[in-house]
Amino acid sequence: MTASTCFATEGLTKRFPRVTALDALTVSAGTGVTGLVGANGAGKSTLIKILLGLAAPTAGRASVLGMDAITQGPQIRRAVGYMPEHDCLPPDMSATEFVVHMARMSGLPRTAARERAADTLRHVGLQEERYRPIGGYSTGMRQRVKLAQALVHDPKLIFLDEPTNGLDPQGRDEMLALIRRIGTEFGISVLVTSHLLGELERVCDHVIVIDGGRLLRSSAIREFTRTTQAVAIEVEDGLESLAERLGRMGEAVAVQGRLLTVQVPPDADPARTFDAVRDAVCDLDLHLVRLEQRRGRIEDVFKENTVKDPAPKEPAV
Ligand SMILES: Nc1ncnc2c1ncn2[C@@H]1O[C@H](COP(=O)(O)OP(=O)(O)OP(=O)(O)O)[C@@H](O)[C@H]1O
Repeated sequence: MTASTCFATEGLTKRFPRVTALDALTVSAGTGVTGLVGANGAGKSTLIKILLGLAAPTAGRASVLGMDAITQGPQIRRAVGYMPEHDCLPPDMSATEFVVHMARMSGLPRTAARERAADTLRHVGLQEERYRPIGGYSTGMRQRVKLAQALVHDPKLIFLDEPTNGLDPQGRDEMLALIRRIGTEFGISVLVTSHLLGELERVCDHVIVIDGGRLLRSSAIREFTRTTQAVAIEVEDGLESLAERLGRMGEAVAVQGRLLTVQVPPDADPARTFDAVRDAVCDLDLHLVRLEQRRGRIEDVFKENTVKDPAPKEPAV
């Protein structure tokens, strides 16, 4: 582990009676904004709870900012902010009262707590409504209050569990922009989870993908897009014969409706793939409608994995 490591796990396992939520997970993340991506039930919230010292692992180790998650939970929670996934706000309190209370709970004196709460609520974009009871807030406003209470004690690192949940597209964009600002302008490292894969590539420096409690991939965002480059092709007729020809030439092809995609191998020059496609289209005398380079998206990691999975078994009758 280096000085810039925000958290690290080694063989981290969490078994519940009926399910293994984390399965020998070994992963680490540095400073900046890290995305933790996985479908519902992948183990994201369980990982966060273990990192905060709120749940004990069945096996393995975890550390946060150099502190041991099993024995130093209280110290970790002092240095780390946590925005939980589910609604946990008192409906009868105003945002100001609640965030001041959370600041006081973290040890700030009364005046400092008031000032910090006012600053934090302004940063997350809550204006006059902060004096009204939370019970009347929209989902977007409630998410902002949850974010403010995670930030109010001036943490070095924050864990945001599904912060865009329940938001409309505009609310989601605003929340993502806010997360990016927290990571850049405020200099606070962020671990943010989402099951909506596409949205994280806009704000993260690094992405960790887990599935069924296991690590699928962990890499810098530029690595994700670089290694999943593809060339998309549309022809008037003859898509199948083009796919077959390119396949025989050793290209990794996939047909999606009227579109044919050819994966550019990692570290290869896309120009070589373009040439191969051009030659095949000429040889087959096809009419080319579209030929374009596509940068891969995080979703592709899941698609790749799905392809490798065996077909589901027929249920027993
Ligand atoms: N306290 C618990 N008791 C039993 N099973 C649990 C408990 N907490 C989580 N699980 C199970 O562990 C698995 C991982 O859950 P977890 O909440 O970590 O997933 P997640 O990736 O955060 O998904 P979601 O966003 O849907 O919560 C799921 O199958 C879940 O049902």
